Amino acid sequence: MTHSTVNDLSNFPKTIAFIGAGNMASAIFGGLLSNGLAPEQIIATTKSHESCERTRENFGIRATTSNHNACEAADIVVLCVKPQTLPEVAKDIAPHLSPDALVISVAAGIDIDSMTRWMGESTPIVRCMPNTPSQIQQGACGLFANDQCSQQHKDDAESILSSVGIAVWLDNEDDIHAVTAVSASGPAYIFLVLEAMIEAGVKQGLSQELSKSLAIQTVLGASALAISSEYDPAELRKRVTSPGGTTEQAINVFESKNLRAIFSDAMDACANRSKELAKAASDH
Ligand SMILES: NC(=O)C1=CN([C@@H]2O[C@H](COP(=O)(O)OP(=O)(O)OC[C@H]3O[C@@H](n4cnc5c(N)ncnc54)[C@H](O)[C@@H]3O)[C@@H](O)[C@H]2O)C=CC1
Ligand SMILES: O=C(O)[C@@H]1CCC=N1
Repeated sequence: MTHSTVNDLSNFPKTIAFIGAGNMASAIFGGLLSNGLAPEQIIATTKSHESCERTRENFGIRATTSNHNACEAADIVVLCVKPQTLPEVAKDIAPHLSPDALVISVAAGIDIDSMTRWMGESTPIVRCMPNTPSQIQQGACGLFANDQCSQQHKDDAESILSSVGIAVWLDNEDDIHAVTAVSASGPAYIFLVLEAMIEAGVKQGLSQELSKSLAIQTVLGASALAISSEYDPAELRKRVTSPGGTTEQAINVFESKNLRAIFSDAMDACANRSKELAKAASDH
């Protein structure tokens, strides 16, 4: 397993088309722009002229409703539509990909076998699983390349994804299901924890505003400490938890209500859904 982070894209010499300009696409191209990629090197496709206009206004990038034109102009095509829409979109764009174009897919569940069936056996494809903190260069992404990818294709995919966070190459494509459960869907779990902490703080008597800023800063601070510390999270937790003190009481409640089992069940359900999406795609 290797992972890397690269920051400066001001000399990245390729044009990138994003097919679909929703939450995940805009998180990635927002991050790329912040890292110096020129707006004219990004083309996003949307379904309506209104959303094209909005995308141009919000990001300054090129936008079109034509997936064909975007693919024809691009060295790299990033597929950012919903998994259920991907079969149709992939088959439709296949004849319009530039020779040697790299296709990167962010779609949950959809495996490389299905994508090569839709776009052709010789298509270089990197399947990846990013997350929305990419928007502020704090993403975490797993990557897997098919055998048609050259070293240059892999380097390009890594340049893009590592410019918006950490990018980790996976040895097995199937590990993407677990990556989805940990880091792609993970931000939603933390937002749920934040919602719960804020609500509980308000119940204790704090204003919504104060509870919110304390809770958010606490998650940020705990993450930053965990990432910079020589100690693992269990040890850091112990260092907050004084014997006979206050934290211990809270941790006892979490453990007795089986928080670990809840996370395990939730993440199993997430990974299982990713596998189901793969199965559904194999029918197309
Ligand atoms: N949102 C997230 O946190 C993550 C999402 N993903 C994957 O990213 C992909 C996109 O998800 P989101 O951005 O959340 O969804 P979204 O619904 O925000 O974006 C999808 C966009 O595709 C557009 N679209 C639909 N059909 C199209 C077509 N034929 N041509 C061009 N555009 C079309 C839609 O109008 C929409 O704007 C999914 O496959 C998902 O599995 C992966 C990791 C994390
Ligand atoms: O919920 C989803 O299906 C997408 C994929 C991972 C995060 N969001």
